[in-house]
Amino acid sequence: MNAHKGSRWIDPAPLEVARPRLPWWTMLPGWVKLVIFPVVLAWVLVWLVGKLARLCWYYPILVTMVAGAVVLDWWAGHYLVGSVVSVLLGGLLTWWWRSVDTYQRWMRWLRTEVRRLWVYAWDWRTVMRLSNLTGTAKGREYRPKLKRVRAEGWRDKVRVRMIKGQAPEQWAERASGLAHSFHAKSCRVRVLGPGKIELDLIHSDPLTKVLPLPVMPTDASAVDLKRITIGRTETGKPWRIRLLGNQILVVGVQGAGKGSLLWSTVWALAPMIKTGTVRLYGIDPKGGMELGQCPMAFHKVVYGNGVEAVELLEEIAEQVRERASRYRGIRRRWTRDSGEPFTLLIVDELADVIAYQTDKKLKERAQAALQTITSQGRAPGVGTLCLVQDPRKEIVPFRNLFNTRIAMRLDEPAQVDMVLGDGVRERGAEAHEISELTPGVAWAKEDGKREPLRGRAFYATDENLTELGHYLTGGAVVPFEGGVAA
Ligand SMILES: Nc1ncnc2c1ncn2[C@@H]1O[C@H](COP(=O)(O)OP(=O)(O)OP(=O)(O)O)[C@@H](O)[C@H]1O
Repeated sequence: MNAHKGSRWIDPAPLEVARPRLPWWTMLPGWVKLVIFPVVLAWVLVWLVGKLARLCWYYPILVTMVAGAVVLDWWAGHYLVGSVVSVLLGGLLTWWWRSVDTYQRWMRWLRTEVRRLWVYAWDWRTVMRLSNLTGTAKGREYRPKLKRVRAEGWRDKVRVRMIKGQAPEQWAERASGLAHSFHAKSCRVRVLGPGKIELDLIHSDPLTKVLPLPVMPTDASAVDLKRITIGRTETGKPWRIRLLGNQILVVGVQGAGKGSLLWSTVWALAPMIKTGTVRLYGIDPKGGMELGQCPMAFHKVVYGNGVEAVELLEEIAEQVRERASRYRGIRRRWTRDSGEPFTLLIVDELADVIAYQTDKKLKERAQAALQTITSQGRAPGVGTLCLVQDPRKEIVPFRNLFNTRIAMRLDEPAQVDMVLGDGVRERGAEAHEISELTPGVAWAKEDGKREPLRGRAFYATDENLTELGHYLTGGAVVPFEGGVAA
């Protein structure tokens, strides 16, 4: 501006330096700082104690080991600590090498802590950000909190507190990405309560081994129709289904193992069948290929989908109506002391009876009868176990009348949704991913229960069915009225 004429110099541009921005509290007068200092110090101490308590809560074994090593180091020097650690590691390695099972059982807690630290806590922030599971509000980042982890060998159960405004469905959508990020084969999302979910990060399938049938029960009074054991769940517990007041639909492609589920049920009921407390009715449109293996278990069985099959369905539907009218005002539902047997209808290939039947009239009669049984059979003590390969609406138009639906191996995800209902597959019930090498494995969903269950039915061999036949005919309490070929 005031450059002299002819001068070689020009005015420099005004120096633009960003003014350093100091934290607001530095501007406070000295006496205020002095007053709040102890408060801040106390707060920092409480925070540190909180962090330490959290550390001890999630890693009690690791914290004890590190503390022990530090004390030992201070007391006896580095060499002794080094030797103790080496001996411990060597011992653990040998134990693992000699007996993986006992090692895994006993070292579960240590494994849990190590996995929580190295696999989950280590990468948690990055994975949450990259999976878009964090949120920002008023410039602050909100992140889901990693809570308790439990390593069970085949899966890690990881509890999470979601951020506000988040839904479990958002996690279910990202399940595959989470599985890859945490080096797992698959990931399922389970809701524990408001804002709390649990991720199941699966590493291997615990249901690969064939499960032989247990020793046949012989005490009829010990059989509980509300809890019939038909196999094992993936957590190692008995897989139980409810027959009393329930209608069950089992869907699976050819070779999915529907037969093993059927015979596991009959096996568990054997003592009640023998004493006549349970009466089985069967329809096997495949000419007796399935139910014909042990016909003596059935009070009545029809091999075909013709008029005899329809008449049998109508007979049971009539039984439902007759019992219902008799119970009216006397009893609310069937119990053991009601003086008549619990009726279980088993239909091996349901589609043949209610869909592929070429005679339109027969088809309609079969559908009507089955609808009566499934919709009204609950209270009068009439249950159904229907098996089918194709779950489409055209085949089973009244799927919703079955309270328990079991999806064995299926071809497509859409079929899983048809069987188990919307949203169940997203929660992990991927029946279309069941391996061909594990027949008998299934996902089951009961009405009223949010979480589906994965289990494997016992495998019934020919010898088992022969034994079942001998047992049932041995006392000859239940007369077999024969297979009626349609
Ligand atoms: N629970 C099981 N454990 C081990 N193997 C099984 C089990 N269930 C079935 N299998 C094997 O899988 C094969 C097919 O089983 P199964 O005949 O029961 O299937 P399915 O679903 O009834 O087929 P389809 O619809 O053709 O009758 C059997 O021959 C058997 O060897």
